[in-house]
Amino acid sequence: MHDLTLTELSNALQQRKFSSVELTRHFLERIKRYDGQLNSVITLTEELALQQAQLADSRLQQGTADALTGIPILHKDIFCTKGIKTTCGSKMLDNFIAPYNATVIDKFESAGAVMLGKTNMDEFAMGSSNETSYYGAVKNPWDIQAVPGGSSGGSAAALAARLAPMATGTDTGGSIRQPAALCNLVGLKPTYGTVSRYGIIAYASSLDQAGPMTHTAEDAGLLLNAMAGFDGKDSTSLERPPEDYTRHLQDSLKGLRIGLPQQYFGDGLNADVAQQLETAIAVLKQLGATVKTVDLPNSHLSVPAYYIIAPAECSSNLSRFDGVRFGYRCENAVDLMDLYKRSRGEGFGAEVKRRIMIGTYALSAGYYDAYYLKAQQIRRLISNDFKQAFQEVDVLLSPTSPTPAFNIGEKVDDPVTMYLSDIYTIAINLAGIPALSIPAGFVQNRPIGLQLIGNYFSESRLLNIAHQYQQQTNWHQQIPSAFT
Ligand SMILES: NC(=O)C[C@H](N)C(=O)O
Repeated sequence: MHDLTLTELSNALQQRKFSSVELTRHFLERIKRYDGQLNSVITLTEELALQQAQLADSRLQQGTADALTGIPILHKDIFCTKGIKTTCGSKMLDNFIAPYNATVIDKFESAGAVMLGKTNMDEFAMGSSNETSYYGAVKNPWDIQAVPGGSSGGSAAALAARLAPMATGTDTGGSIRQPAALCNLVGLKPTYGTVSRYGIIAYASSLDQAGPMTHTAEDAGLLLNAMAGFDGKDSTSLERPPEDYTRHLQDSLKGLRIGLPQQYFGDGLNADVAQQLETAIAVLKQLGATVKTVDLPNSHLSVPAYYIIAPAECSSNLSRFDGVRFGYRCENAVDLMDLYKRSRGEGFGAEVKRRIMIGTYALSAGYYDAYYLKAQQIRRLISNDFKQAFQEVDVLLSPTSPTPAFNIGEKVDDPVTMYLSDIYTIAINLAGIPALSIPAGFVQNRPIGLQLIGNYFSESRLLNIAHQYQQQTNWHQQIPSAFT
């Protein structure tokens, strides 16, 4: 059951080949059997899952089932889940039971999906390796010496090991796409504002966006159908008519104009990754696409601009964790200042503290113009680069990450090197445009990803290209040998 696509699972459920309860038990058992090695799940919601599966089975019997009804899902532990621990990978929220559901959680519930549990992640989504979690590092099922990527590393590892057939992630600077690339998955970051941020613990609000993590582009389209849509409870949610993101999957790629940003293929890109991408580009050419080099002249500024804007926004967002209202509170505080200082000092991990300090500094009087304002101006230049490129080509193609998964511990003492893991993903968040990563082969037995970047609202076109590519390749069907 665990090697089927969502459409295959849905058909099997409709045809009563197995029930949702049986399917749910199968994945719960896999989690129990394998997650000791991976550490991908923080909270298992077994009882709730079986209740939801029973409900789904009655919907299937009554003929009121949707595409995802009865199919199990794992959610990144950044989504608030009513009555269920929601930690965001932090000691600060280790005791936090969310009093309400994120809109995304509600949407999956009404679609009839079955929640298996909540996945491990970098603390407050800050990281590219899932090593900053209070709950310990997540291991990559392709090689347990390797990181799964981050910050949605738990969702990625669980999905790659077939502990669930679908999962959610969030992406502020690459957190869906980079772990998808490192774990051989499809990961899609939609256009900013497509998926409601209501009930998603905020990191950098002008960049955060939730999206699907799956094995195939078709599956990602089905998930996005369930996740997307206007929500009055999120002021940045876009009011647009609903669309079926799978509607263009079968379209031909004849005449598709692909741009290769020259800055994304230069120094710093692992030579074997570059070579593997050449093979992928050849496949797309065979399907009728034409390829040309394009220029994104401000690319080198994206990491520095991001590491001002994201910490600035996080320093503001994370000021709500004060030991007073919810979350971790230090013991025996002598006065209010002591309560604030020690609750925050003891509740946050090192990477979160680093970013709060950078952000607070960048926003402080006298430095605002030099850092934050400047970074916002650069953000506009980066966005203009994409605008210009999309006048020449339909989509851009690049590596998702400069290297395959690195080893656990390899970069923890060097934050700047760690930040460079997202060098090809960050500019997309700064511009607010959509991008996805798809499996594109292996380098030294570790998976690599290919990133497709589109203009605003081009998700269905990106999924079309990814789907056509997946008809010609079988990278996405590989299962790591220890988890077959
Ligand atoms: N949250 C993300 O999208 C990951 C990025 N590496 C960050 O640490 O900010």
